[in-house]
Amino acid sequence: MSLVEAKGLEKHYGDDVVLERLNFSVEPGEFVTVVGASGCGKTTFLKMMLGTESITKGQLRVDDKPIPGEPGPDRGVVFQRYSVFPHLTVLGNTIIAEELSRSRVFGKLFGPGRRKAREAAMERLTQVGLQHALDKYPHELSGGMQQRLAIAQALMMKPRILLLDEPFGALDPGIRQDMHELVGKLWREQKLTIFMITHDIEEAFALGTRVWVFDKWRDDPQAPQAYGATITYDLDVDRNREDAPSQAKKLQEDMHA
Ligand SMILES: Nc1ncnc2c1ncn2[C@@H]1O[C@H](COP(=O)(O)OP(=O)(O)OP(=O)(O)O)[C@@H](O)[C@H]1O
Repeated sequence: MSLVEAKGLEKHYGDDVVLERLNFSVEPGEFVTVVGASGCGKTTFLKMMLGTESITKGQLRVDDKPIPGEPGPDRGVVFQRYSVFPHLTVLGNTIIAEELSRSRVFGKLFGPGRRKAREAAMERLTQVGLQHALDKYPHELSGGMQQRLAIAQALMMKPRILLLDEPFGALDPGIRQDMHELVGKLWREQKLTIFMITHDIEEAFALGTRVWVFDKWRDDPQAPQAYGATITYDLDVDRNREDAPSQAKKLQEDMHA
């Protein structure tokens, strides 16, 4: 059975059709990268996966059940700009991710619960390479370290699905390479299913086992809002890994044609 499935999925904002005719099945362990022009609906799609954006039409199912209309522990998310608490340390920020979701009433864990959360946080921070920065505050971290922290937070609840919205967009190329290695390692070790938006087609092919292009498949110049984007390319990179660079180049040319 597929892990995530969409049938005739659409998103409208009022009369503005942003996404239409989204049909796909994603199996556990796939790494889907999403590219497409600015404003074509990539983040909107990710938010529907997260449960913070409603579905206008069609179906979006996880494990053959409608996706819950709110974020849950099965889906972690990392955005381009890090979203951590500035007044908490690296360790505090990671523990609170667990506290907030496990202790909704008090927002705080006590005794053994807190000890367990601390151990889990240490494990996650070690996995993302932040074990030496536990007492630092976010403003003392580099951009790459901030994204490592955001990834550690997202992984605290052991999600099966990780949603990444241009997580490396603001980082220098050298740091991006380190982050690629980190995400690749976490994906393999934790057997995650990942959906990642990127503006960088080479990054999409380097990381993804499957590359999606979002684009409008029809357009009415008189009514530009009447039609939305859909998946116009669905490329399997896994079986053709050695072809990835040439596939990336070809797609880049097609998209700019
Ligand atoms: N809450 C909202 N209300 C109305 N329109 C919205 C809302 N959120 C997004 N939109 C519109 O939906 C369209 C798609 O936005 P979205 O952010 O999903 O695009 P994107 O492909 O992620 O863009 P980018 O690559 O620039 O981040 C845009 O036209 C945007 O203005």
